[in-house]
Amino acid sequence: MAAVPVDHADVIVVGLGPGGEDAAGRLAEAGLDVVGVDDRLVGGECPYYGCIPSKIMVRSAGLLAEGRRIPGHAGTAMVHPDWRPVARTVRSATADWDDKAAVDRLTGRGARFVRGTGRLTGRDVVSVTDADGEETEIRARQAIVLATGTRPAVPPIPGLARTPYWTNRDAVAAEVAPRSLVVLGGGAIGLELGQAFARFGTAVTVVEGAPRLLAREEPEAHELLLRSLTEDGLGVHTGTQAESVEYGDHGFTLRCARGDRFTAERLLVATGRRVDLARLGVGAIGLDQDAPVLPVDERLRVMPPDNGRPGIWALGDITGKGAFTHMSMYQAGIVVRGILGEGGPPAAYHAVPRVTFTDPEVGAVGLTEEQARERGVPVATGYTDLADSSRGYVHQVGNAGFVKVVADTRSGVLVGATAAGPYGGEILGALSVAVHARVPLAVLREQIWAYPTFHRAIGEALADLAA
Ligand SMILES: Cc1cc2nc3c(=O)[nH]c(=O)nc-3n(C[C@H](O)[C@H](O)[C@H](O)COP(=O)(O)OP(=O)(O)OC[C@H]3O[C@@H](n4cnc5c(N)ncnc54)[C@H](O)[C@@H]3O)c2cc1C
Ligand SMILES: NC(=O)c1ccc[n+]([C@@H]2O[C@H](COP(=O)([O-])OP(=O)(O)OC[C@H]3O[C@@H](n4cnc5c(N)ncnc54)[C@H](O)[C@@H]3O)[C@@H](O)[C@H]2O)c1
Repeated sequence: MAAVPVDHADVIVVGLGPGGEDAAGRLAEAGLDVVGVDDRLVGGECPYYGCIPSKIMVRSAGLLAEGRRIPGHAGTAMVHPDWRPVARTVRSATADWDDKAAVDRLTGRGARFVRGTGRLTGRDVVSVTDADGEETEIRARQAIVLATGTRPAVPPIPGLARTPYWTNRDAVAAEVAPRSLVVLGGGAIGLELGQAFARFGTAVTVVEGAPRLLAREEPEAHELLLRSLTEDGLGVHTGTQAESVEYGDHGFTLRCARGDRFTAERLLVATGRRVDLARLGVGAIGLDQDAPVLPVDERLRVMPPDNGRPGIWALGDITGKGAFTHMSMYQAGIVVRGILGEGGPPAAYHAVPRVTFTDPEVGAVGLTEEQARERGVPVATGYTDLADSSRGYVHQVGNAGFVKVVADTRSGVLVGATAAGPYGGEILGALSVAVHARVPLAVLREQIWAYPTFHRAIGEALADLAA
């Protein structure tokens, strides 16, 4: 048997999603010999199957929705949806799911790239298997960074595995909008993609097992989205458990508890994500390969450097601190500083922002009211409807939304906030600063909020807090 070729590097980065690619590039620019390993596309889920294609779809769908809002406000408009330009833009943005430009970007920063599946086989060794089954062993002198992200989690619903169901990876590559679509899961993926397809004429039904849409966000966000999505023509069923799936000549049939039955041409499974630690071989370093996330310390270390043995770091979705591109990039910065021995502050997660790009957008930061109460925070909340603001009044159609702030009355700062509505994700910026920098409520209340903006509603929510 031929010996397995052995390579060496200062740093091995396994998984080149947004954070892994950034970490590899920055470490290479700092002069280290870095090998980046990815079995699919350099750039990861976000540019090819996630953020970028989905937001292209959301933007196009938003144009249609605005066009449909013209009657009664600005004249007449005939809106004829056409999916072809959407598919074209997605294909162009992903370069037809080709990562040549990304590989060039990475190697241009000085890193080496190996395409293949990386698996830890020891404390300082990554074994890489390429598409032909050829194996190479890479030994790390200084560090290993694990950044292998997540893949769609598919629930064990009887019949489902045998069907040609879609995940986000199929949905963003759609060449035509299906006639009908059942979306399993009312989280960010299901709602963004479901609403986008509905605006292109697809009959969309959302089936969510939990009692609320966006179950981890404020209940007011669920109420708002339920109204808005229903107005858009989506059927929304919360608290509904799927019991079986069938597929045949007439498409998919989803049978649920209580006798509900939904049929559609396509079925999108958007029920969360899972890590694959067994495939990454974490058992070889004594870790639980069935764990839901890879445990890290506040400097993103899985194992610190020890007695000349390299340290192992992790970043991104795999760490379970928030499955967002901005989280992966934030953590990459801490990992790079750690490997370069530059110190700096440890990771802090008290002000994690997230935006669901539905219409209305739901932007949130920090804790919800319920999460704050569960942690024993003495809570006060302030709330205001955007429709009641001057900007809401002039905006008229499509003005639904709210700002909700969650304050810690003991320390006198905001610990969480939600900005939902038109540009909810942009309004969130000011609230993110307030929660991140723990700006005293007394200072926030002195702030002048420009008139008539949507973000001026933050002042109203703060006033309600005091009431
Ligand atoms: C439809 C959708 C929309 C989204 N929209 C947004 C959004 O608007 N904003 C936002 O912030 N986030 C969004 N996200 C989430 C975002 O895409 C992820 O949080 C982000 O991509 C995670 O980055 P990561 O660095 O953890 O790794 P990933 O992007 O998951 O990349 C991991 C890489 O590792 C590779 N890999 C895995 N295992 C191995 C292995 N053993 N060996 C070698 N390579 C391996 C994979 O092929 C992949 O290229 C969205 C996700 C989806 C699915
Ligand atoms: N705009 C953004 O930032 C954005 C957009 C899309 C995705 N993401 C990231 O990707 C992650 C994954 O998105 P997602 O929407 O798949 O996951 P999610 O966890 O946000 O939502 C999944 C939903 O599916 C439901 N569910 C699970 N099993 C079910 C079942 N058997 N039947 C019915 N419902 C079921 C859950 O209750 C949950 O509400 C998100 O949590 C987020 O971190 C971010």
